[in-house]
Amino acid sequence: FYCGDAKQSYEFDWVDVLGEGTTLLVACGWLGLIVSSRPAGRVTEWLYYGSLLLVYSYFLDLLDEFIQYPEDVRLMSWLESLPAPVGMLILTYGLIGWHREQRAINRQLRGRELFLRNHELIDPLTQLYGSEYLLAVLQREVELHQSQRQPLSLLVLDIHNFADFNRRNGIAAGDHYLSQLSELLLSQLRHSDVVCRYSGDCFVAVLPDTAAAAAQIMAQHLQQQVVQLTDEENKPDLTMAVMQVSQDSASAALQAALQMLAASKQGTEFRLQPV
Ligand SMILES: Nc1nc2c(ncn2[C@@H]2O[C@H](COP(=O)(O)OP(=O)(O)OP(=O)(O)O)[C@@H](O)[C@H]2O)c(=O)[nH]1
Repeated sequence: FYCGDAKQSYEFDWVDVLGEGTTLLVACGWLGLIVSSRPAGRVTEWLYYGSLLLVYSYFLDLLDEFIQYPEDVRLMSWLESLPAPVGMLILTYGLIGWHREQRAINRQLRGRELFLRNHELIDPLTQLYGSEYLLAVLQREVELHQSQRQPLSLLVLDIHNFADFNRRNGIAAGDHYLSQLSELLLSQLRHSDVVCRYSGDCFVAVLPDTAAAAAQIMAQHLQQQVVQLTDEENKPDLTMAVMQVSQDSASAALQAALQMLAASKQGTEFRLQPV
């Protein structure tokens, strides 16, 4: 602004303004995505400073569409052209770091996945994984959630007086209800969620990238679906509890969620109305 003079509007090249303005906006978008999605660390810093230099360079590029600089001010053309290649180099270095980071995470996930697949952990009635798998998956998610700073929630669901339901309607009806409920959970939750049958009439869903408020909405949605599940006169009541994980181990998180469920049953904590 100090070195140059404002151009007259007839001197504006609107095609250049559009092209350079779009480039600037996209570079700002990259910067925003990096800041909002990456955990703090060296790789993030390389990505951040690389993009920042690009934003700076594209901003100056756009500015000279509106301001005329004197031909003899070399500094302006350096300031305009140098940061872009330097930013690209820094960004590339950051991307290589990101690539290495992702490969290390993938290797770790593949190893765990193999371990999990090698164990026969599926419950034959509901076709859901059981408590052993739940703990292994939850531990993996807790570690990921800590390293990537993404929210992680648990949804716990328990059938009230299921023993009574079995007594009134028979074990076969109880089995049928359990498998219907499992199907409903599988169909209503997202692909990234993992639903497990924790014990006889207690189910736990691990909800990655989900904060407590979103998990609560999912629970309420499930609650509405569950109502239509059985034609039996005496439908079983369900209690659900949701919790955003802040613990650093799977067993501590699960224990806290089960305590919350117990409190929900007694009506002393957050409770979704039983169906
Ligand atoms: N039909 C059927 N019933 C099961 C199965 N697994 C567990 N149950 C029954 O689920 C009931 C669980 O009993 P509890 O843990 O006391 O639970 P509850 O009767 O729902 O009592 P609260 O949870 O305290 O309300 C028992 O009666 C078990 O027989 C199953 O695979 N099929």
